Amino acid sequence: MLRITREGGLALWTVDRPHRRNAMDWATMETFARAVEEACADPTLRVVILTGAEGAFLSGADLYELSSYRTEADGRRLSTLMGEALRRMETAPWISIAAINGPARGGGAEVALACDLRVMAEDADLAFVQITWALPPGWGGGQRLRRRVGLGRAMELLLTARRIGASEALQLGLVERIAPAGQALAVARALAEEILQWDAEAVRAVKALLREGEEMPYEAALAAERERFARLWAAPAHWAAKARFLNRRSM
Ligand SMILES: CC[C@H](C(=O)O)C(=O)SCCNC(=O)CCNC(=O)[C@H](O)C(C)(C)COP(=O)(O)OP(=O)(O)OC[C@H]1O[C@@H](n2cnc3c(N)ncnc32)[C@H](O)[C@@H]1OP(=O)(O)O
Repeated sequence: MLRITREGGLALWTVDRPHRRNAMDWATMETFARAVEEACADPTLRVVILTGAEGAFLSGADLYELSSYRTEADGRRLSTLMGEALRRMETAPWISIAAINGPARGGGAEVALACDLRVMAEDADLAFVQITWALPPGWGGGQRLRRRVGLGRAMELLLTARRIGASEALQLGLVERIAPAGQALAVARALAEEILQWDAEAVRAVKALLREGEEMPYEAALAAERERFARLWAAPAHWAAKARFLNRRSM
């Protein structure tokens, strides 16, 4: 069950399976993948906050449901469905914010890493527990972790499955903001408002240049950034902002 609510340019996506600490069953994964695609076709959507119901973030895949899907093809379906949906979210024109309001385990930790930004409650924790199930990460969390914390730390976190508390997550660069217990969603909303105040095209350009730059050689990424700057330099929103400053004394 994925509950979606909309408030202007902001959408709130809540995985609502508290009886399973918000583990994702097939239906929830398919709904999530569809929601990502539909959101990418909605030019009015600017920020998506993703969270879990009732004090847990996401507990990964639903271990009960998946216990009857044992073939390699089932594993490929599981890794492909969510792996591709998370990659689509990374390249989406809207900003994704994970409000980590409780335990994020396994695939749940991978979903958090695939978001553009993360707000973590001080009493929440992350754990990449796949190894405890005799598995590597399946939803892209290994590559995202390595890029974010480096090879050695990624290896340590994946091979120990240890819990990462909020202060360590912030120190490792795994999350961008810490919230008081019970306030992850409120702090994520405040972060969303900080982003929504800016010109939509400029926000999209910042995400695009940072995301595409991850896949480019340095010189090409610098050139792409310069091009995006040049295009928005001529945009009306830029000159309207400048006019407000230049004419502020006469306003
Ligand atoms: C690529 C996906 C990846 C993979 O397939 O490799 C995965 O994500 S596999 C799943 C990885 N997730 C886990 O291993 C997390 C397991 N759960 C826990 O560690 C805890 O439940 C925790 C920390 C999330 C919450 O602990 P708490 O003490 O608050 O609650 P309980 O443990 O009592 O759980 C309550 C209730 O929820 C059920 N539950 C929790 N997680 C899952 C899950 N992933 N799938 C199915 N069900 C889950 C738990 O079994 C309890 O229900 P009950 O009916 O009492 O069994």
